[in-house]
Amino acid sequence: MATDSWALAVDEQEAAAESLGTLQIKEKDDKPKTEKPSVEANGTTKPEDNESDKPEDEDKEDRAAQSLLNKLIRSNLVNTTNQVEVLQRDPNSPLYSVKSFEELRLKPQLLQGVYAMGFNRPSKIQENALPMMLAEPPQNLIAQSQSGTGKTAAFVLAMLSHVDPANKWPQCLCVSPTYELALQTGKVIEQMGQFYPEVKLAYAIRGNKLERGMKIQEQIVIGTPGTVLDWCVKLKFIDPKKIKVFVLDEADVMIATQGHQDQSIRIQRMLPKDCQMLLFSATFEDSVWKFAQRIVPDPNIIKLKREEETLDTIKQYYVLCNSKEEKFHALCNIYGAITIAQAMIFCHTRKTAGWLAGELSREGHQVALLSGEMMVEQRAAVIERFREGKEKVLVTTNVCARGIDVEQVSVVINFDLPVDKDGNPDNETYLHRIGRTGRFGKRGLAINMIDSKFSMNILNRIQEHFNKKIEKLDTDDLDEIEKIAN
Ligand SMILES: Nc1ncnc2c1ncn2[C@@H]1O[C@H](COP(=O)(O)OP(=O)(O)OP(=O)(O)O)[C@@H](O)[C@H]1O
Repeated sequence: MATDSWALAVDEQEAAAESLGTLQIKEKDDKPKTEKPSVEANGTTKPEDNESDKPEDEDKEDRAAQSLLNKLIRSNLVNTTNQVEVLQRDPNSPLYSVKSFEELRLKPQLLQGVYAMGFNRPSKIQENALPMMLAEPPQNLIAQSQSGTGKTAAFVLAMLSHVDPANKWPQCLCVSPTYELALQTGKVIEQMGQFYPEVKLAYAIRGNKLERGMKIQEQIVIGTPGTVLDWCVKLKFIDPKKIKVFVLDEADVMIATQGHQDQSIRIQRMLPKDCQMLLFSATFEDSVWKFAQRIVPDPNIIKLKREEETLDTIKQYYVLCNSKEEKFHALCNIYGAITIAQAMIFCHTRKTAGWLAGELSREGHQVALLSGEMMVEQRAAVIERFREGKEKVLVTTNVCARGIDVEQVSVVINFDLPVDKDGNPDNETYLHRIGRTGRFGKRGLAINMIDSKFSMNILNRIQEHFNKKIEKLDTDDLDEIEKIAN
């Protein structure tokens, strides 16, 4: 086996690397700082600069981009079989939960909006969150559940229910971490409020310039913390004392930026004491919890655990090679021996991913390439095409390891094993790439390519961590490969 120390080199590059994901989100608004590589219709990209051999783990850190990607590719509600945990501020008050939207006694225009969106009944988190948010007197809420479980729809419905359209001033304020995420939430407000045209929405986002001295008449304002703060303090477009509902969305993404955290707290401090405070987050680390408590006094708390992924139904193998060319050769042998409907192949760097996608195309495969230099919208389009089966192989770096459930993918190949920036096995990413939730409990096949002592060591540590044996596979023996497909 080769004993090259690519991992070390990769670590050094990573230490020096700027967060590519963050750069992308900014590029759209702040004018591109670099030329974009050309992306063809099928998402195949030719890497054109030496950025491409940097590891792409840092993209994983870009939670705003990941969150936006999730929203763009989501086709419907994520169902979970887990139970909602509810912690009431006043344990003596009865705990209401609803099984239908009718029970909520919504304004007819809003019920019409809900049904027009195709919602038949409340999602799990909505069953508990909606009665709390719509209660009189208003109750504060901290809610945590994974992306796609219906949080946005819930607080949008609460905001629309609480405004008085006769009053021509902002009454609900919603802050989102980025421009794009604010726009996405705005779209939901517009859709759900489509039969309630008296209620108007304003966007407090960069580039939305209003004349000094004017007052906003729209009842709902959605924006990013910096601009919302400016509109309240410097420009006085909004009178914060008249706000009845304050929503802080994507708290976990928000706190990734220190400035946002401070701005959010400053906004919150200006609101009246009886303003309803609502905070939503997909995850709930300690830091999110601390922040949430500063934003939401006397909260009710609702938590919904995410569905656990497991390796139980997955057959795992490893293949020994000496170089990336040998890994590619092994891959061709696997493709020659078994029928693979759709596969995802993970590489550590863009450069390897670009190279591999090119080689596979030359072999006649229909390949899509997904990597960090693409705009989030481009990534979403590539994933959509792959889901529709237009391409059979998706070569990717870590950027899409999370958030995409492509049920028909039966084979996952780790062309490079996932390692964190310290060169340790990234077990969590391994599980996300390969694991399946109970719902998609179909059998799957995972093949790990090993090309150095370093990667063999990583593999051993992954085996130990999950306490699951990863079998050796000889890809020069076609009979042996055929057996793994059965
Ligand atoms: N009660 C419902 N019935 C059917 N579909 C729903 C319901 N509530 C929400 N949805 C849909 O499910 C998807 C996810 O909902 P939503 O965006 O509100 O989730 P979320 O938890 O806020 O996720 P994220 O934070 O990523 O936006 C959306 O497409 C939304 O339109």
